[in-house]
Amino acid sequence: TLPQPLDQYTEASAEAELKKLRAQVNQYREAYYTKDAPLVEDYVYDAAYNDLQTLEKKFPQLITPDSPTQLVGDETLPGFTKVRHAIPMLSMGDVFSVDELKTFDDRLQKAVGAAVTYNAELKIDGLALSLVYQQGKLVQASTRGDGVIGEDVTANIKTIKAVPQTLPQPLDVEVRGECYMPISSFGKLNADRESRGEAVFANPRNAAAGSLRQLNPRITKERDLSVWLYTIVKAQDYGITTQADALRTLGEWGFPVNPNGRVCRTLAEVDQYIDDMTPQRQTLDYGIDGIVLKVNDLDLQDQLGNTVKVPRWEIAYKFPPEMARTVVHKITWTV
Ligand SMILES: CC(C)(C)c1nc(N2CCN(c3ncccn3)CC2)c2cc(C(N)=O)c(N)nc2n1
Repeated sequence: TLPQPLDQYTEASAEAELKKLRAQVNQYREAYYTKDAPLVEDYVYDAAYNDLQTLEKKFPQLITPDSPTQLVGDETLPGFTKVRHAIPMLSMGDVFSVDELKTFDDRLQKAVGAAVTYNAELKIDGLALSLVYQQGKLVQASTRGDGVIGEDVTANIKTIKAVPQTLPQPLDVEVRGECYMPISSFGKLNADRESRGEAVFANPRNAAAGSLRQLNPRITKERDLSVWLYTIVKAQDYGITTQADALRTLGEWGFPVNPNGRVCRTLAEVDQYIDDMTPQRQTLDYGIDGIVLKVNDLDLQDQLGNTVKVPRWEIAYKFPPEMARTVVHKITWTV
């Protein structure tokens, strides 16, 4: 948030503030996109970016071409082959309270004219991945990128033991999931980097991104990455009718599937799921930053369709940022 109310800015003081904000946001972007080691948590970046946009909107004459608000889309790193996703990898709407989930559920119930059954899943704090198999062989792995264009990380993904190179049947199928680094491996990696005087990763998500988006697969191989799969693209073509079926089938095909999925027939059951899963953050060996609610019936998902970027049939509930843990990490590493 801006240091003073918007209407107190003069052109001069706005100019000075914009200069500071442009430099700050560009510095965050540089670290995020090139070194895969963001300097700050996403919500700090988002706040600075929003301040910049707010001030530029009030003083458009002060917008400069080097302002990060003038860039379009997410750059993908040079050096990686680009991959266009046949079906875009959508992003997710977020809510931050159970009340907002209630609103989402009410709206869906009205649209459907009946109660909606959900499949609730943990929201793994990793990076989204697409795996394409032809005749049961892994032929391409790519990152989500901006949802349409991602990076080809096939060579790197082939170094991950958890990813099946061959399926039990000669299927042509695309599956999607999340690549993550176990928290225990993240701790070891950072301790190792620190002992070699290298920069440490801020959190397991950045460590996974930095390890996967390595041009040298031998480096990826040394990092303990893993995956959880949660989507079969065009699942109905394989006789699958619900999200719960899709997760079961992914398991039968040999993919790691997170064991905490739960079908919830009512919002009360979703509430219970959130209560059951929230304490798990302290014990699970992988980062979770919320839960994902999906309409379980796949035909109903298709009927509800998607808005331009976000499906109408799913929503992510984000846990409040766990400042305590982050602070503990910082103290640990600094000491
Ligand atoms: C198939 C849909 C679209 C419903 C979907 N999309 C997901 N994501 C989209 C947004 N993503 C994203 N990533 C970066 C920038 C913007 N959006 C990251 C993945 C899901 C992520 C998880 C998870 N993390 O555990 C999950 N259990 N289910 C998901 N399901």
